Amino acid sequence: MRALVTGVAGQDGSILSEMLLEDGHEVAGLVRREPDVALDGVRLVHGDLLDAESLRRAVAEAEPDWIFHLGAPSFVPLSWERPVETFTAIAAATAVLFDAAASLDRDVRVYASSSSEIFGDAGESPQNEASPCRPLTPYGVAKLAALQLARVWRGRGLHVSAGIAYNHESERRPERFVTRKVTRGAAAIALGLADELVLGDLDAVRDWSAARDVVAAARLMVEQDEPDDYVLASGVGRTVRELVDVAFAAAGVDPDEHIRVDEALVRAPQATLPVGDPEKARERLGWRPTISFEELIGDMVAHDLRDLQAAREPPSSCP
Ligand SMILES: C[C@H]1O[C@H](OP(=O)(O)OP(=O)(O)OC[C@H]2O[C@@H](n3cnc4c(=O)[nH]c(N)nc43)[C@H](O)[C@@H]2O)[C@@H](O)[C@@H](O)C1=O
Repeated sequence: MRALVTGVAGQDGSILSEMLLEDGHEVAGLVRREPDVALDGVRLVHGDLLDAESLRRAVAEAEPDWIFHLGAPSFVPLSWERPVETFTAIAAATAVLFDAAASLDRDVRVYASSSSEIFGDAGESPQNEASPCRPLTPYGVAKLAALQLARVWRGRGLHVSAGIAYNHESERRPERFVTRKVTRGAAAIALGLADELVLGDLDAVRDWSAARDVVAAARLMVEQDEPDDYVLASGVGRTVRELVDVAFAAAGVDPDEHIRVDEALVRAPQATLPVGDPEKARERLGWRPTISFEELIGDMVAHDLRDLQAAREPPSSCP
């Protein structure tokens, strides 16, 4: 199969591309500019989520059998600073891609990445595909608009599935997200490179999974006869404090001496706990997360320890 992956330089896109290439598929990756990560084997096509014509051209050029639409702004607080850009890059770009996919002279199957932020104050926890959607951020509203677009295009015959993904992580997560901030911080403290880690709300709850597991579900969706929406989650809510405990234990450091809370980083509290019910994905896709929370965070800490250690070692001198 020939796949077009948007967001190919990001965490999910790069992981998915590797999986597809390993299975012998061809991958075209949408990039805005030359990527600063290695994307071996990926054919780059240029396009910008904020530029509809460039997206149409990229789809025509890639001639895909599958489109995995993973590209989007993803740091939720930034959507308050850039609401229009966020909405355009998420909702409008999704409409352009669906329209371009439906206009191709070939059968194309599409996966669109949605988010648990669509639920916001849903009023029930855990959430499933039928839970009320009351998003609380511009990002969540844009993701809900994109999901609704998937549903209406599906109604008109496009094979488009959506993953309503809860937080999913890996060593490729940028450090502005809490998991990577914590694993990097714990590793830096363990190596004596830092003394404190400044965080926001330690009682905030999230449902964390491994990005590799979540991305694997996207593959399963395009292979189904019928397209649909699926919650992708572990089903377990954990606090940021639990995340800190697991990461610092993996690094061999006592967190109590090193964590400081900065009120400026604390977000508005959420009445509904963002925890997902992945039953439908389990039942219909046979989807099973394979990486536990402890394993995920342990691997991220180990990666950060290696990375920071390598960065501080003096370069070997040439003879
Ligand atoms: C499903 C959803 O998942 C992600 O969005 P997010 O949940 O906002 O991710 P995050 O890692 O920024 O925050 C997680 C929690 O951790 C709390 N927290 C405490 N202290 C810090 C802190 O110091 N930094 C950050 N970033 N968060 C902190 C923070 O208040 C929040 O409760 C994106 O992939 C998004 O694209 C997406 O769709």
